[in-house]
Amino acid sequence: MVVLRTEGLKKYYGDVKALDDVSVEINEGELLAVIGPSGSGKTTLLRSVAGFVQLDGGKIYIRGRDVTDLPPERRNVAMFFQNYALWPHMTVFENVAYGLKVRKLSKEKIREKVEWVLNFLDIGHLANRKPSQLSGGQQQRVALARAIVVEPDLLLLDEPLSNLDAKIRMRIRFELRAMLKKLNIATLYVTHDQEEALSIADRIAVMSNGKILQVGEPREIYRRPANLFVADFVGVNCVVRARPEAVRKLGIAVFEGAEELSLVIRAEEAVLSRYNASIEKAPGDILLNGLIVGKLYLGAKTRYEVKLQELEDNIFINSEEDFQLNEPVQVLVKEGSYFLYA
Ligand SMILES: Nc1ncnc2c1ncn2[C@@H]1O[C@H](COP(=O)(O)OP(=O)(O)OP(=O)(O)O)[C@@H](O)[C@H]1O
Repeated sequence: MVVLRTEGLKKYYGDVKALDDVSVEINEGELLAVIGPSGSGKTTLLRSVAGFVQLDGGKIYIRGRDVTDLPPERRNVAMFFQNYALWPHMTVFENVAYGLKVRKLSKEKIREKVEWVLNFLDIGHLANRKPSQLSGGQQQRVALARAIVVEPDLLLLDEPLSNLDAKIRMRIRFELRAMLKKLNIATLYVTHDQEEALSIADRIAVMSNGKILQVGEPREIYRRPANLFVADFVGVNCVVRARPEAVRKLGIAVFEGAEELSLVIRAEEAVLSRYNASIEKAPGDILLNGLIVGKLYLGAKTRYEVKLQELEDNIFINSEEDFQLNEPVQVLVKEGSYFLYA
């Protein structure tokens, strides 16, 4: 069952096309992450679905119902913001109950629903605390409880983990995914963090300049990027300009007619070794020769800048091994870890 379908959404701010013909679908229980650089239109898409944006074109359907012209409160979607905006003077219970009170449910019904959702999210014991007495992760759960207690058709999350520190962010990523899966709720998840999207989403939509450039499962987005932008945006990469003759010499087939090509190398997967090391190169792999021209100590690894013999730009690769400046090296890039675009 398709929960959300947008058809050709358009939103212009003067010359800026914040949404340029955006069509996406989210199925029952599915988590779709929208990623893209700052200003690509992610928040505008989310706010449009919520009903806060006056569109210049397109349609929005929720469970088959055309909601394009309906106000936010009649769409049955719940939104969960960057800063959870819990009411500081209310207890956890009151924060979560608020949306049900507005809907004029009976006292008993409200108690029943709030207790269920708090227990479901393992925060029943915090019901009488104020937000200031909670950790960041607990506050996040309360905000999530508040969003889902009204049983929305669709959950909209805008950078929900952005104000947590890196360590707990990683742990909460897993928890959040587990909770959303348990709830089996269709979710639109906006983040600028591609690694977060890869780890949390069922499918990812990559946006740039108001357009969706590719939609696919995380593995597909990472392994079969549809174009140069997606290849470069996802993962840790080096983009190297190269003339077709140079690329042919590496053993890669090149389409006719191209003058200059861009080779995207997944730097996180490339392997650096000494120039005389014997390397097993499978068909489809590329082996580059280079010289270490820069070195940055990062603790467990060192980041090396390598000037390549075969290609025009330098590349940056991390390695656990110790190489010296001006040392000749080889770089092995496995098939599937590089992409070529005209
Ligand atoms: N109210 C507005 N008035 C004018 N321009 C706007 C408005 N809201 C958004 N824009 C523009 O629309 C484009 C898309 O903005 P949007 O906030 O959707 O991007 P984003 O991908 O969510 O970015 P970020 O990751 O920085 O939040 C940007 O160029 C932005 O400057």
